[in-house]
Amino acid sequence: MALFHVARYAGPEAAGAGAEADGRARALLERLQCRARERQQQKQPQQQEAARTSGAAGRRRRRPRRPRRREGGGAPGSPHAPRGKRRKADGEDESAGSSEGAPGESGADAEGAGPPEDPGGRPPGEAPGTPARALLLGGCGRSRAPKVQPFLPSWLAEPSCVGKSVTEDLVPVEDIPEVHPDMQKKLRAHGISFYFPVQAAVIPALLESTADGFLVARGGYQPSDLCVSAPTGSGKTLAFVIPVVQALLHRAVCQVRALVVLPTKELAQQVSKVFNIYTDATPLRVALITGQKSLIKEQESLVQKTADGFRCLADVVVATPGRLVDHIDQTPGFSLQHLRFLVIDEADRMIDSMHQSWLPRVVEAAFPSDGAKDPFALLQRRQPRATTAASISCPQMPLQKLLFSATLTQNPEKLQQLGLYRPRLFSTGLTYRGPRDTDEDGDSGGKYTFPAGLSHHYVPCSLRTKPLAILHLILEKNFSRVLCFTNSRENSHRLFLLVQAFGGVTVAEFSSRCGPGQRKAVLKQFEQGKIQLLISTDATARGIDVQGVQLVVNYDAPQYLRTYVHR
Ligand SMILES: Nc1ncnc2c1ncn2[C@@H]1O[C@H](COP(=O)(O)OP(=O)(O)OP(=O)(O)O)[C@@H](O)[C@H]1O
Repeated sequence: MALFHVARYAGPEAAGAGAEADGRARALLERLQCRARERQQQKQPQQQEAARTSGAAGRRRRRPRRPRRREGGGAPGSPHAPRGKRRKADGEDESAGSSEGAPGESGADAEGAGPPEDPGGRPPGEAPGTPARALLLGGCGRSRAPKVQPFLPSWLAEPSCVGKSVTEDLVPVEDIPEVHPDMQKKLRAHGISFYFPVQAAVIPALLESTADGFLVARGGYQPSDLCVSAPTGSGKTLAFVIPVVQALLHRAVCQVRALVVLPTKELAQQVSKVFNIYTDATPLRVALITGQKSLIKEQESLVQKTADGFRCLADVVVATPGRLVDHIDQTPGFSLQHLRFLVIDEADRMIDSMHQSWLPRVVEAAFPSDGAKDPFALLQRRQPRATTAASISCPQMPLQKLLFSATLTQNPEKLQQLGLYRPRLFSTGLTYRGPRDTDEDGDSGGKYTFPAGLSHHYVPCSLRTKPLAILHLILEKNFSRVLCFTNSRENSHRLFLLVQAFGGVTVAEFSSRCGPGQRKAVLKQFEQGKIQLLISTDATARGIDVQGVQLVVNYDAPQYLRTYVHR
């Protein structure tokens, strides 16, 4: 029988409880030592003979042999055991553990030749009750665990690939007949005659799921949720604005049918602007709820109190997560029970903010609990489940989730939090290539793509000359619109003061030091070309679309590859 000693929780109780086992172990030890001494005596004459005949090698052998095990009280394989010997010691223990019939065979030499031991046969420093030769169980080994290769679900591993270039493979607007002629006209009126590749792939896919109207999905089936991973500037916003507006164009009653959630006020404002352009001259209304206005003002844009209850005033709501939850909690009559599209833009960052529990709140508000259901309602609302004949017998109003990001995580655990239904991924990036360039999510390089035409340069310089390098780029190289990123608002402010003191450059800072109004004004001036150098924290790194930026400077290197891509 093998002796086991689990190296965990070895406390006084263990010693007390193992009194009986201790007795047996001691008897065994004594037997072992006895045999070891006999063997030692047998070997001694042979060793003396060998020592006489060999030279330097013999000298080494004559040195007192170091105890092979438990120096300084460390058990073999334990962190206290000598480093180079640990693996060997483990191996010895394993063999001892498995050779029940000959306990003394493998370890007797060492026992006999070791330093003086106490009368109980224990090596010095070893706790009473610890069996002498025991197989150690529990995380003592230092061997590196083999790296587990990620196994991605097929929808993540095999995305529909789309081009990332905004100059090649463009599709003429008229080539996608699913888009309503009025929408096409509007697109042209805004200078868009060609769809970018991402739009050409995503718009028809989304419109297909609303081909039978937005209230009931095709054939009564729940439509797939869509995920889009494409570089910044690839036209993701229009990829969801056009199909959502077109799907809702002929709605009869105003209800919140589309909800777009974004991580920052600036992004939300930008997206609501695009919705306003494409809902202009339609009955559809767009509300922006980001906390820039007072809660009451925002409530007035969402619902109106009438004699028999409340009237909804918005078809499309563009929101930041915190403020959205405020309205779910505090705005009477604000209902998401008719929600058809939930758009999660900058999805990876929104997933990071899941701890705010905004998504469960939205889902809860969108799917009334069983008690609140009206059994006579024409359309039912139920969270998607397995599709059966019974499940599609009653028409369901689906809630379709649409995720957009420049750096969509490939971490299935994170994506699972979104509760996606049969998701479909459109991606401009490569599929998983191997464990390189791991970032904070465990995401790997190779899947992020940069906008076509972007070139990267590296300027080696000391910390002291960094500000001069920036000034050189503007004053000597004549870059007129430069976006410069730092890693903290303090760094932004310091650089801002320095450049301002130097003079000759119109400079502004953009960080949480500035209020929302100031930030808005600064962005506007930068867009208009009134500011040459905008020094910013990562507040502008995501999705802020400023035309005509000539140069993006990573003044402080970003911590993660993902941040670099967004900048
Ligand atoms: N088909 C098109 N033709 C011409 N310009 C377009 C087209 N689609 C979008 N644009 C313009 O390209 C710019 C970038 O588009 P958009 O903001 O939608 O990119 P994005 O992929 O959402 O980027 P981000 O991830 O930074 O939000 C915008 O100014 C938009 O007006």
